[in-house]
Amino acid sequence: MTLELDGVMVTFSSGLPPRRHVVRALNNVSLHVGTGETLGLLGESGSGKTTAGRVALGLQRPASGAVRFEGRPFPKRRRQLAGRMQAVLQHPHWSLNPRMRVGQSVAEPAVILGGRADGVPDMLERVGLEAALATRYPHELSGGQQQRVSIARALITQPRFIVFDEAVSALDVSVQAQILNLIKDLQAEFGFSALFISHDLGVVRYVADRIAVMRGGEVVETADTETFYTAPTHEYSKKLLEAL
Ligand SMILES: Nc1ncnc2c1ncn2[C@@H]1O[C@H](COP(=O)(O)OP(=O)(O)OP(=O)(O)O)[C@@H](O)[C@H]1O
Repeated sequence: MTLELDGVMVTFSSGLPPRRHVVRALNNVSLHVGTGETLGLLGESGSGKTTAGRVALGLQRPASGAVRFEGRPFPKRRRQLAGRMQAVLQHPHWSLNPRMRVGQSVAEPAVILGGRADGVPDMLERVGLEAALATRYPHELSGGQQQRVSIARALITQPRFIVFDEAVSALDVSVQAQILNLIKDLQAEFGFSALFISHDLGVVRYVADRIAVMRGGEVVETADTETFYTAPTHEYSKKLLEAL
């Protein structure tokens, strides 16, 4: 088992006095991601998907509940996990420094960990880019190419777990399909486990082995992908699928 959330609660206080109120972003959320598996996390905007992803990465501490990575609670210093977990976000410019050449951006996570940059040309080719692009800047690349660079940057430390948070949502449909295929190929090659967050039912169906559906901070249904799309049990899941 790569990652487990067990009865996780997260609350935020929001707004200014006197309208200050507590938002329960996650309410008793339990999820698991098996080794080499992709769990698709579905739900509408505000349902708590990103918060669940941040908890899974150790970036958000739950108010209560347990989180285990490879069977153990997070170490006190999250740095000890550095490189073993990575994230690919919706907009490549959230992770790529516009003033850094592509090669440097890909190398950076490995270099920070005391590693070397010599794997960069190979990694660029594995994500379907010419190694010569290493000397370019992000703005010289298309959106799809930029997202390939973000994926190379995530993979350079050979993580065991990757959170993809709306990683193809900003791309054209034809480019989406290419990036989804790339993610599947890379997963077969590198064997990482993945949490694939998306509001898009079609996209999740394509990459996920299992599905979890969130609504209002709770997981309302988990099922194998095939079962979910052919015979969902929860009323809310049925409504989502009808809308599709
Ligand atoms: N840092 C924060 N401070 C206050 N409220 C927050 C914070 N982060 C999230 N929330 C609230 O928690 C709830 C869940 O948000 P979250 O971003 O996890 O949902 P989501 O499903 O990822 O939605 P989206 O797809 O729009 O990002 C929302 O009501 C949101 O407003």
